[in-house]
Amino acid sequence: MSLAQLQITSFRNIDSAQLQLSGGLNLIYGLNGSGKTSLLEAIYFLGMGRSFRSHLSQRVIKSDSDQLTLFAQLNLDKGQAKLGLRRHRNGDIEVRLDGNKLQRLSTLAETLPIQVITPESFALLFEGPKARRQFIDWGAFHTDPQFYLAWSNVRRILKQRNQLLKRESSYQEIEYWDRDLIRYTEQVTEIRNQYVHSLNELLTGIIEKFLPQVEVKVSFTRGWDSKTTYSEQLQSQYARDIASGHTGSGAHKADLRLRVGSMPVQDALSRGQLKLLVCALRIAQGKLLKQQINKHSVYLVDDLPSELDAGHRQLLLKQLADTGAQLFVTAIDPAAIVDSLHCPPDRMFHVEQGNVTVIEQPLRE
Ligand SMILES: Nc1ncnc2c1ncn2[C@@H]1O[C@H](COP(=O)(O)OP(=O)(O)OP(=O)(O)O)[C@@H](O)[C@H]1O
Repeated sequence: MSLAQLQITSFRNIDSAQLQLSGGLNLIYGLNGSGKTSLLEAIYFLGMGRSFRSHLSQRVIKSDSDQLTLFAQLNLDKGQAKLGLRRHRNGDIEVRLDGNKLQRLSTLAETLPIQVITPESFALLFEGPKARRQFIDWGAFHTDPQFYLAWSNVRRILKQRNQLLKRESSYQEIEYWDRDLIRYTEQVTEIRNQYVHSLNELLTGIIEKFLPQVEVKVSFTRGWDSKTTYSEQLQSQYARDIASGHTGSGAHKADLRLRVGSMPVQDALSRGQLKLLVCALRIAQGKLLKQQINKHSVYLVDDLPSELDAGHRQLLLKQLADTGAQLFVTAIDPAAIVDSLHCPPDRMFHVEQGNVTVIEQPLRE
């Protein structure tokens, strides 16, 4: 899967841009505030229907415009496709794949699997479990067609259950909902567990390359006591759930634990090392997707040089290139990337005040 052509209209500071893209490495460079991240964000928005840096989608619409439009010509495994998205300031969103209106944004995500690596990405390891659950669920969603429905059901039933808890309903009333909750929770947990297991096999090899002196252990915690069935857990925590007004354990509390020895990675590794670890996680996901369903991800890598020395930059670029995926990499100084490559980038774009131009002659002798 790759984008062959991209058209951007009224997105952040980009008024209008039309780009012919390479299926390999696309290097995007320009000064601070020129619009490099906005370009990556536009690709992400097209693939996910939302931004990776703001949860307020209207913020990405160019300030003097009422709507944004994104369009891409895609190279899919089964042939070419046209993907278009229009988002109005009033919240309306319209997405078309080959002219057909898409009813669900999940279909969009399915079409365009995207991995994002930004200077903030290592927050994945610092923030609460939500980001790490989303990380697992990215893979579970793309590799198992049952996952989306099962997880949607868990969330729907939890909402209903929590309302009953707030009304201090009897255990008998709640138990009625618990039957389905247990069934879907077990399904979600099994898929997640399987996914983390498969990911771990690939991840070990990649981490060894990035952090050869460090042994990182990655494990999945399902969200309730490891020695108890979910049914027993729900029964035993009923009084606590009533007191708090919400369900205290379950698939919504699952997490990915990353440790060096007995220490959480965030206490054991430097910022640069944490960044490399997050890159290893993302690269492993992309590789696994290719292995499991023969689909390439698109990698959006913002400000790659920051906090990485030349050797690690080179290693990261090589690992990214080895995935065979389409890459979009931004940098302020293109030489920082070009010097780390064995051959010139496949395509280079210069961004200046929202104007994107292709550089015909890559900066290499
Ligand atoms: N909705 C909007 N309408 C118009 N301009 C916007 C909007 N949102 C952000 N901008 C502007 O777009 C510009 C581009 O920002 P962007 O983050 O893409 O730059 P960048 O090249 O990635 O910079 P840096 O190297 O500093 O990360 C900024 O100057 C910002 O003020």
